[in-house]
Amino acid sequence: MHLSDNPAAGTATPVADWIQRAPKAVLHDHLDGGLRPATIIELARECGYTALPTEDPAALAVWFRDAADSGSLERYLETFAHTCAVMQTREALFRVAAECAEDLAADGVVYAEVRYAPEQHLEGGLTLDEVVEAVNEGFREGERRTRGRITVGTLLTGMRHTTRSLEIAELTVAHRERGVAGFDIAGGEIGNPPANHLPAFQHLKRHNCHFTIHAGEAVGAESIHEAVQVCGAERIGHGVRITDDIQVHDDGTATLGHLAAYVRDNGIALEVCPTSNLQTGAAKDYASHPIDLLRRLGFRITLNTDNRLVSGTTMSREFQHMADAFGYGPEVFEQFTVAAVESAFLPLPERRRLVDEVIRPGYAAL
Ligand SMILES: O=c1[nH]cnc2c1ncn2[C@@H]1O[C@H](CO)[C@@H](O)[C@H]1O
Ligand SMILES: [Zn+2]
Repeated sequence: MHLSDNPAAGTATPVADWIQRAPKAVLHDHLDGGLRPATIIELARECGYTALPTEDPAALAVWFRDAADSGSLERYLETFAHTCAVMQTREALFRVAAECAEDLAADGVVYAEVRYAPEQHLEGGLTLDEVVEAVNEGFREGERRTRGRITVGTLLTGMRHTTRSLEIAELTVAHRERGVAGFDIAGGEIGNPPANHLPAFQHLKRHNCHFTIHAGEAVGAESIHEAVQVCGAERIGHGVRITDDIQVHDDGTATLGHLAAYVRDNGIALEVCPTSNLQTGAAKDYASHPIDLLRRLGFRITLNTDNRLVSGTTMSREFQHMADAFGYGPEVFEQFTVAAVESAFLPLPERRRLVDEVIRPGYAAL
């Protein structure tokens, strides 16, 4: 399926005014999957990167979405070679982070956790610490430019096919008071189970640090089981294949297996990213996306972008796709947004303040 052939997808999506205005929180957004196309082109010129498929910003945006629209997570991830290639200096990382905060704020996002893999930004000679500092300074600049309309924390991602996750977990602990909210594991799921990174998770637990794990995207329930029960993930990136452990009956009722029941009953948040799931083959189309079944069964659902450039999306567009597919109105999006803030890797008083002073009044005013 090509999303770009579908007028309801990608950059052409018309977004309702109330959706645009609604306050939003995003927990799953990759820094290196959300660059402005024009910025990639400018940065490529500055650093002498000549492998971009086009130098026209609009065409580049379409290229990313189409190239990622393959039905395979591995092919989806190949497109990140172009974005990471131009994110190798302090200035580039600062700029991309500042623009990320501006773009999210312009979309009505009031709280964001943005993730990236520091180990993928060392080719220009930066150290891991310098990468984290440059990104954090960029986000502080973006918050200033948007006059505090958005608060951004970062998640440091370990790549599941490499062996640096313990180092990245240590980096997370070292920078936790300075802009880093937690840790994540990402990359190709098949053949790279989360338990390969147990030393990283043990380090984080020893230091009472938050983490989430991408699981149940390309691999089924066993990956989610390992992420939750063996590794101790507090949230799950995607997690949509939890449906493997749910039996839906003809009369619409459902029976949950022990894993699905555990995830639901413990309020483990699923960071659901519908458009990305369509591209990687984790779901067939919006109308049959498991988000609605999971919501009705009482799972803690959050709605996310995954990669705004690569998936040709924004938070508003994800809201719109769900409104179109399932008829969701403001009350459902308020529920998703409150769930996201309540699952944020933030101190409880800050979560409460965001819910009571920003999210609830924002929805009440729609
Ligand atoms: O949905 C996803 N599943 C797994 N890995 C992902 C996804 N989106 C992005 N990345 C990977 O995470 C890295 C750090 O941001 C990206 O470079 C990409 O390889
Ligand atoms: Zn992701």
